[in-house]
Amino acid sequence: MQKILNYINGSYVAPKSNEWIDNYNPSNGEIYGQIPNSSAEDVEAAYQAAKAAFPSWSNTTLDERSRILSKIADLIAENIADLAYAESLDNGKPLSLATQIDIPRATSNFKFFSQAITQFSSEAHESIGHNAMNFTLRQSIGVVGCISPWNLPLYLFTWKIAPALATGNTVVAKPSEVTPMTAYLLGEICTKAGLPKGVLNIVHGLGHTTGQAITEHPNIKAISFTGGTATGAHIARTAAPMFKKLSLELGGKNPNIIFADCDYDEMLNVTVRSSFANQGQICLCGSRIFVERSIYDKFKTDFVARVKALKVGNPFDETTKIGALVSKPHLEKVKSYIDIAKEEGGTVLCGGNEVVVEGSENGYYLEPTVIEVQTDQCRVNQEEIFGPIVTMMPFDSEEEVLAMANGVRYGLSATLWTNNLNRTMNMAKKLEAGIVWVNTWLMRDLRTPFGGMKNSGVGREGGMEALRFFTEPKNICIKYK
Ligand SMILES: NC(=O)C1=CN([C@@H]2O[C@H](COP(=O)(O)OP(=O)(O)OC[C@H]3O[C@@H](n4cnc5c(N)ncnc54)[C@H](O)[C@@H]3O)[C@@H](O)[C@H]2O)C=CC1
Ligand SMILES: O=C(O)/C=C/C=C(\O)C(=O)O
Repeated sequence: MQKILNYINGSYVAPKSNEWIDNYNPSNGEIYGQIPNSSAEDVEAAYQAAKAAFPSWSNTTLDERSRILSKIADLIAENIADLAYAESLDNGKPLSLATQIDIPRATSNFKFFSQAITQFSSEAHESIGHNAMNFTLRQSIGVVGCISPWNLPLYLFTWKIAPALATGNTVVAKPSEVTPMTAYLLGEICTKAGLPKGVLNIVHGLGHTTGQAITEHPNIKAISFTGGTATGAHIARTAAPMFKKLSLELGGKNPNIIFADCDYDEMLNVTVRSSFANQGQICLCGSRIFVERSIYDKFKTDFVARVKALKVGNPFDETTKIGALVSKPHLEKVKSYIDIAKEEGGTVLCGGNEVVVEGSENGYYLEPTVIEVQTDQCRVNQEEIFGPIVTMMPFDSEEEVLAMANGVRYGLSATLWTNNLNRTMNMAKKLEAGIVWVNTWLMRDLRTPFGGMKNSGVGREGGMEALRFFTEPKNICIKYK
């Protein structure tokens, strides 16, 4: 059984307590490895390594930082087969998805920020008439913490680490304890790429112990977190009185609004994907589908037929479209919403059952499920399920659908399907979401601000927003004669 190790000061090390946590393979429910159950002592060791590495790394030239980050990107790309296999084994996602989306995006994250840092600049303000000149420095913060979730493991881990390193910070990072494997492999890649020891430290362990030790560490000055809204609120309660910088990317309950004048076939293809990609375990999935009444019945028939055709199966089978959910507790949580929906008067149009996959009988498989709801106020329409379940209901007017779309406590993303330009502009401006996709979904340009409103988070990542988050602005005002 493979034991993975913490990556501290450029070396792989066991946790000081020598305590371990079992790691499960979601595709068959078996324990296939163990990970460190790290304590505050391990986090302190990681912090000390990061602190020692900071003076040199923050003074390393942009060209050199850029070169090393670019090399990490290249090595991720060279190791795509191993990394995709590890991601799929750890998470249950189809190998095809890990190969086509997750690992290439990890490469892009490093490549993007290796280039972005060479384009980053700060402002100058001349105080005309006062003989004074202001210029703003954007200085590295110091040691920063990056905490990431299990749904897009390497994709989101690197989305935080790459800008943190590019801006000259040193990092104490914790991947999800549910999917630690690709973060573990990244350590070796960083060493090979020539990242100096201590610049990136990866500590494995549970959220309420290892994660908590990072967020409450008095000298880790900024925390970038992606995960559930309840955890985000807890982290904010810990970090706010310590006046830490916080970037919180949290949950979503995103509307997918379909008007009759859309390009129907394109909409149908993308809606299947936006509903069930990664087993519905992406915070951006369009989990609430609202369809204009004139095409509701046709959409219902076509969509349900398409969803029924999605093959649920072992992640390593290349015909699989829906793999395993990430863990047994998560499967139980997601399934509980099917009962809640029925109790609330919803109709299960397809799916709703666990799937027993031949040869992988104890895996965590669930049929993709479509639930027709009577009201947007029911729990399945209001709470983040984060699994292969979508709701659908008809609407009659722009005003009505806008009220329903905005009528949740989340505000991450929204998708709009229409060819009416005026409607597009008017609705996009009124939708309470950090990201609005029109006639597409999850089209990502890494320069754009990424994040949510309301309970979906605080702050924005991506592009220059991330570089600004990971730096401290300092204004210098010079008076001259
Ligand atoms: N990106 C997203 O929007 C995600 C949303 N979720 C939602 O959250 C629900 C709960 O899933 P979990 O696995 O429990 O996610 P989580 O939000 O608890 O875990 C995300 C990361 O935070 C860490 N963490 C947990 N407690 C912490 C603490 N007190 N201090 C510091 N770090 C901590 C975890 O170890 C993990 O690395 C899911 O059912 C889903 O609805 C989960 C993962 C990603
Ligand atoms: O940056 C992206 O493209 C996607 C981000 C997705 C999440 O943050 C998530 O699902 O948690």
